[in-house]
Amino acid sequence: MNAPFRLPLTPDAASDDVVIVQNVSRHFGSSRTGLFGRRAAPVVRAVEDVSFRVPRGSCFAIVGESGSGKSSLARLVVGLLRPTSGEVTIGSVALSSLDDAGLRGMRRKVQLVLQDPRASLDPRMTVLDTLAEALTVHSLHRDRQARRERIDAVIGMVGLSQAHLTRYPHELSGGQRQRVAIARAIVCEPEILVLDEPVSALDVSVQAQIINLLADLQARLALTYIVITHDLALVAHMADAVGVMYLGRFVEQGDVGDVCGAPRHPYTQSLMAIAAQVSPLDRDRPATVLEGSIPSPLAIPSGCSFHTRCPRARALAAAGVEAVDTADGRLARLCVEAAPLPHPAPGGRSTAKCHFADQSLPDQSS
Ligand SMILES: Nc1ncnc2c1ncn2[C@@H]1O[C@H](COP(=O)(O)OP(=O)(O)OP(=O)(O)O)[C@@H](O)[C@H]1O
Repeated sequence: MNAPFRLPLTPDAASDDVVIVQNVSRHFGSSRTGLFGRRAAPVVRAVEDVSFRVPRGSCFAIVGESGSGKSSLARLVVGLLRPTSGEVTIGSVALSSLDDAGLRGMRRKVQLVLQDPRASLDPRMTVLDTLAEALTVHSLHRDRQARRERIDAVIGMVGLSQAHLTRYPHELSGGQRQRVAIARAIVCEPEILVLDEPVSALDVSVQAQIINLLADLQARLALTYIVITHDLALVAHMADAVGVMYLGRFVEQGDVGDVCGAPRHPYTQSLMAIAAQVSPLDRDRPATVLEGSIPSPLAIPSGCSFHTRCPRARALAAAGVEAVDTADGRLARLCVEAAPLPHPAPGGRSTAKCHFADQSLPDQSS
């Protein structure tokens, strides 16, 4: 019998980054030519040229609206999806170097927790069976007593009691089910948790409890987190760094204090304005600045993909800037030009892809 897979989770000597995502793209559908020379299917560019690094023990958040590609990126990080191009490295292991068995072994160290535990837990399995199955899949604690001891320890860590072990998912509250999903992830002693909308399916009153539990577990077990969310308030609360995703790309990324405190990209600024409006204390704020819905990834606008909804682009157009031919002819074209987003240096300032980030808008009063 083969020895269980061991992931050399030793980061390279130069850095303490345990997750490195380099220029990763993931396209769905096919650009192959089918019968009669027709394109077989349109290509969905779900993730496009995304790069980020997550230092050990920190929390990196990926934020964006529905359809921006967050879940696809989460699945790429845990190896459930293979990139169309680019590379994901966990510790010192490039996922492209692993076969399917290798990826399964790696997933012991990198666990995915999904948004809706009702969907992710098997309704026919008790909590005990669910946790025991996770250990069986990864060939851990084969001895019956050791297995039970591990399960008892973990169920306590997530704030449940032994009495919960004999229950089925439908006999638990939403918050308790999410605690079980978290227990199933940590029972295998992972080093990295990828949390895909970990609280968005829960009542507001329960959300804070789960967020506190996650913070407690992160400190206690020295875990590294990647949190996928559409909620900037959650980002500000949990994350050390953040990537803001729009139509498959990061439009801004950096330290969470920089990005949330002084967002530079108009999309991030719009998300922040919406987050502030959600607060009942801020009802008097001006109406939302983000209009319309996210375009289809089958028809991504050219240039800056956000320009069709961008309040800055609208303000510039209203001020007639589109018609202005500046000395170098650049101003009029900025919104429809794409430029690569540089990765922020460790501890560096936020980077944003908008050319107007630091530019004041033209004075419309004159
Ligand atoms: N297997 C697939 N085949 C084809 N298209 C897909 C597939 N998975 C995702 N997509 C498309 O990729 C785009 C990004 O989807 P994804 O689920 O990653 O976004 P998201 O930001 O997580 O959205 P949500 O919050 O609604 O889950 C969407 O347009 C989606 O329809």
